[in-house]
Amino acid sequence: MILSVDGVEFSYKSRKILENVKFKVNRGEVVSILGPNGCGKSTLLKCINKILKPKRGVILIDNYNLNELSNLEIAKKIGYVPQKSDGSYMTVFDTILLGRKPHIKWEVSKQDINLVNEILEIMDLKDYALRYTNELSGGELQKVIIARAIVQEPEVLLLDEPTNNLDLKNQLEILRVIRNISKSKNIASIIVIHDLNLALRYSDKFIMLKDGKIFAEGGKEVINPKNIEAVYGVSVDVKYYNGIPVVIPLY
Ligand SMILES: Nc1ncnc2c1ncn2[C@@H]1O[C@H](COP(=O)(O)OP(=O)(O)OP(=O)(O)O)[C@@H](O)[C@H]1O
Repeated sequence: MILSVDGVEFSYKSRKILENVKFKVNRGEVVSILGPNGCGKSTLLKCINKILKPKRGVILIDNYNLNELSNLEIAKKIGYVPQKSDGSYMTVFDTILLGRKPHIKWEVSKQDINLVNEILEIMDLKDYALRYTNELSGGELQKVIIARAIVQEPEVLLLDEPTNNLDLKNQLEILRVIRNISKSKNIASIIVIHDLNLALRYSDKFIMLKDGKIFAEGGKEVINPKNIEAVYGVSVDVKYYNGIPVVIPLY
């Protein structure tokens, strides 16, 4: 087990957002966090990344209490792709290289450069290496930010709606890259995602949040019409196509 979230409660001022959230994630697992707008998914990722501090509960990363880790130690263990990012007057190459910062002691090593070149190749970003990130489209920038989190070589990768801004091909490719990297490097990936069909295709486990509480948790079986109706208020059918479950809204 690489991540344990136990009894987490979080409030913005007096408004309770997360209540008794509890789950565990193993190395190499891809977990989707699902639930309607405003139910607390991004807040939960921010608590796991120590951007926000829960009022109650314990979060363990690799058996270390998050509260006892320094920012540098957290940066070595956790990669985070926020919901929105801005470009800057920095090239794609340098932006991705920044992901190596927690690991760089004195100067950039050959291995750091190799890792950046490798991810540029994997994510089909080679032609963009010398472009400035403030001159990229939303989808291109999103890919760069994901690449930066991957070269960080974290043990836990937190992704907040990583397929936002991406076209169909890039949605599939990015999730495939995230899944492959999770498996080959034994990284736990936790993805907040709205598209249930993409989640079903690329995740091992699912956590459904409703009103800041875990409503259901488990394998593909939790993405069923009864749970979807209860969480999203939408009637759906779930059919199998080539062995893959597909959620079909009924109106
Ligand atoms: N900084 C903040 N101050 C006060 N309330 C906030 C703040 N950030 C978020 N909230 C509120 O907390 C609740 C949960 O927000 P959160 O962003 O975690 O939801 P979410 O499930 O990620 O939503 P979405 O799917 O729309 O991205 C929402 O009602 C939101 O309005």
